[in-house]
Amino acid sequence: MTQTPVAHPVSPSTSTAAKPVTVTLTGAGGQIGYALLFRIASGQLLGPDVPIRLRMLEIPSGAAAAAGTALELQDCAFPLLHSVDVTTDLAEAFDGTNVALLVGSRPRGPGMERGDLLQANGTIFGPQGAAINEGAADDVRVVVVGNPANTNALIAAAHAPDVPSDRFTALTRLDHNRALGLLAAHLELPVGQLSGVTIWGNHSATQYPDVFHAQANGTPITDLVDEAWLQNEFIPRVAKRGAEIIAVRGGSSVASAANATIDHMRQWVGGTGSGRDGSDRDGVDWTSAAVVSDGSYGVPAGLVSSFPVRSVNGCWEIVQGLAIEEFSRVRIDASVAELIEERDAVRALGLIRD
Ligand SMILES: NC(=O)C1=CN([C@@H]2O[C@H](COP(=O)(O)OP(=O)(O)OC[C@H]3O[C@@H](n4cnc5c(N)ncnc54)[C@H](O)[C@@H]3O)[C@@H](O)[C@H]2O)C=CC1
Ligand SMILES: O=C([O-])CC(=O)C(=O)O
Repeated sequence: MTQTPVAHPVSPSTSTAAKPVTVTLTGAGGQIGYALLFRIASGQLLGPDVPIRLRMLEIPSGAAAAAGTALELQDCAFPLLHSVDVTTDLAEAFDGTNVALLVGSRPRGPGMERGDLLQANGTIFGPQGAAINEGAADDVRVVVVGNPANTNALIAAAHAPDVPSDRFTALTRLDHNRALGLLAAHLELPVGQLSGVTIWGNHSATQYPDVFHAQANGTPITDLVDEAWLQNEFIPRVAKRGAEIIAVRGGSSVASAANATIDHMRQWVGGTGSGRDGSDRDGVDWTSAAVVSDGSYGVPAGLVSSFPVRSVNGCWEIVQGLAIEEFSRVRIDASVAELIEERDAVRALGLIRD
């Protein structure tokens, strides 16, 4: 792999003396990368007092786009942006990384399922996991966005034996936000009045958006919607929203994916009380993230599956004790069965060992 370091010391003296946090973004020359970078550099990821050292990893064909974006970042004169490096070298990209956003990979097109990307994208995440294992900071936190995100996170974690597995996650926050948005529109209520929604399982069409513990201003959602709407409209629409966006927009979700990535990492670092709207809605609620299962809710340990989670002291904790009725059980099990199939497929491809 060729190395193309492009260092841009953007702001020689930042507005604060705090130590910079190193954020590595893969796929930095791509669409989601472009939607993420300016938000990261402006402080929306880690807050208004945290200087950022940005590392942008690309493959050679994407390096020029990333380098151009680095010039634009310089032109924004963000006070928090300590430095920007564009590289195609894995070791350089992950050296000292505190926050790793693994976006770089091929998106699906019309007619494809995310699982169709397993072979094409799976090979990316083993070497990246190994580079994180080798060089990242002790407090590294990783979110995989590139699809199929759950199984790519499994592959990355499997190549990082010295990094605690709970530092590897995959993004299902976009599905969570979609569920909130669609529910709010159906109930004609502001999103801020909803709580207790969960995405279970895989970031795929088998995912299960669960509203059986959800409330609108304290009223159970199940009192406000009928089962036919849930079964025939809400659940499939959330689960297939990615395909809907591809069909309508002509390409996969970009800004909403970047937004969800920011939500996921900001709350992982800062706690689920740090709601986007400044309220503590998320502190009395939970969100969804795909984390390495500890066996909770019958999901086999080791799979990277979406759960209801809260971030407490910088760690995702799976919300325990929720009653799971038969309607939910069969749907969770179906999505988990797909995760098992994907795990077995990447084992067969030699991307992880038994
Ligand atoms: N988990 C989620 O909720 C979502 C996931 N996605 C996924 O995010 C991924 C990226 O999507 P876009 O930014 O729209 O795609 P894009 O094609 O615009 O950008 C991808 C970038 O990744 C780069 N890349 C490819 N292999 C790489 C590697 N080994 N190392 C570093 N960079 C590499 C490419 O050169 C390209 O610049 C896709 O897999 C897509 O399916 C998209 C939306 C939501
Ligand atoms: O659907 C896709 O391929 C992109 C994606 O993951 C999403 O929008 O949820």
